[in-house]
Amino acid sequence: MIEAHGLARSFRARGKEIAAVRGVDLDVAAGELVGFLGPNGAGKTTTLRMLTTLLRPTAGRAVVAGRDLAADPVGVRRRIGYVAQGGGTIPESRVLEDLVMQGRMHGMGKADATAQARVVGERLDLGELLERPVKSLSGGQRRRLDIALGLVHRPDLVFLDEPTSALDPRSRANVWEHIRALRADLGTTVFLTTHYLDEADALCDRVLVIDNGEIVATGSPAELKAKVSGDLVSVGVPELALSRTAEIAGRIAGGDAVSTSDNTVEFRVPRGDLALPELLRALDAAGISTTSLRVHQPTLDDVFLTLTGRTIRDAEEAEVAA
Ligand SMILES: Nc1ncnc2c1ncn2[C@@H]1O[C@H](COP(=O)(O)OP(=O)(O)OP(=O)(O)O)[C@@H](O)[C@H]1O
Repeated sequence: MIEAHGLARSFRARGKEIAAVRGVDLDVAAGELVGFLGPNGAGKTTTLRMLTTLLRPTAGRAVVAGRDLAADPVGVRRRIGYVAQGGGTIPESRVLEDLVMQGRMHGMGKADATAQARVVGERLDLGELLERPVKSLSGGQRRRLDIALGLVHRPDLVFLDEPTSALDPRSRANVWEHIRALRADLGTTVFLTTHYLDEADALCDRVLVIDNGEIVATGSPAELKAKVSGDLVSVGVPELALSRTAEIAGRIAGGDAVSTSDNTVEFRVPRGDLALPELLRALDAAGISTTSLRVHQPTLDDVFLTLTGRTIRDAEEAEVAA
């Protein structure tokens, strides 16, 4: 459904060349739900805008929904849905009106556009809201309308740019349900961007991790997490005992990557459940009492950390500071 090779885009801003996307290869099969995960500024939106014909690549080529991006951009546009960040609805119009207009813009006849607007409205739980002005919708309802707008013309492939950004947890879970149903019921291929680790984890069959304009890892969430070996143990101790605890952690069988911060020592072990008794015995023998103890299995953030040396949050803070 998507096949891209060496897709790249740079911008000139304030006399400087910014390489936003540096040679991305993509291969998305029909019916897949794929997430493009990376911190703010990683190049997700720029890639999406290239794949949806809104931005010309500086280099590379792609076939999207069976059409060549460069040779037949109109063909691509006809076959895809694109739900941009922030959405494209007109606040003054009504929900149904907006959906019908979207269908008409894709060349659908009035009767077909109206019927299809009702179908996608129902599908996205907007059935009761079809006559409501768009501006009266809640954040979650608005995002569902955005997604519905991307579906009116029955695309086989839909691009969602940060579909749940700025939503509360309940609305996010609800939008996830709808995205899952899209794929399960209609077989729609979904390619979404996110900087939420839990979203990529919970929703996507496959995740492409992007950093600094390059794909640094690809796989199912489970495959990616399996690349980070071992569990992470965090043990809270009084400040005076930090260095002694770090020393003990380094002596635990298989203990590795010991770090200390804010009254906490963290380290990796092959199996957290097996390491804990040994750790507690050693701390007890040294007369150190723990204030907290936690074992966690690798998350996608650990994957990002292993691959890039920083967490997604750190990467985003660095982007804001730049
Ligand atoms: N029109 C533009 N002119 C100059 N620089 C741009 C332009 N669009 C994007 N960039 C830069 O390219 C890089 C990638 O931006 P992009 O929006 O693709 O990232 P992103 O991963 O989608 O981030 P976000 O999650 O914040 O949307 C950033 O450094 C951004 O500042």
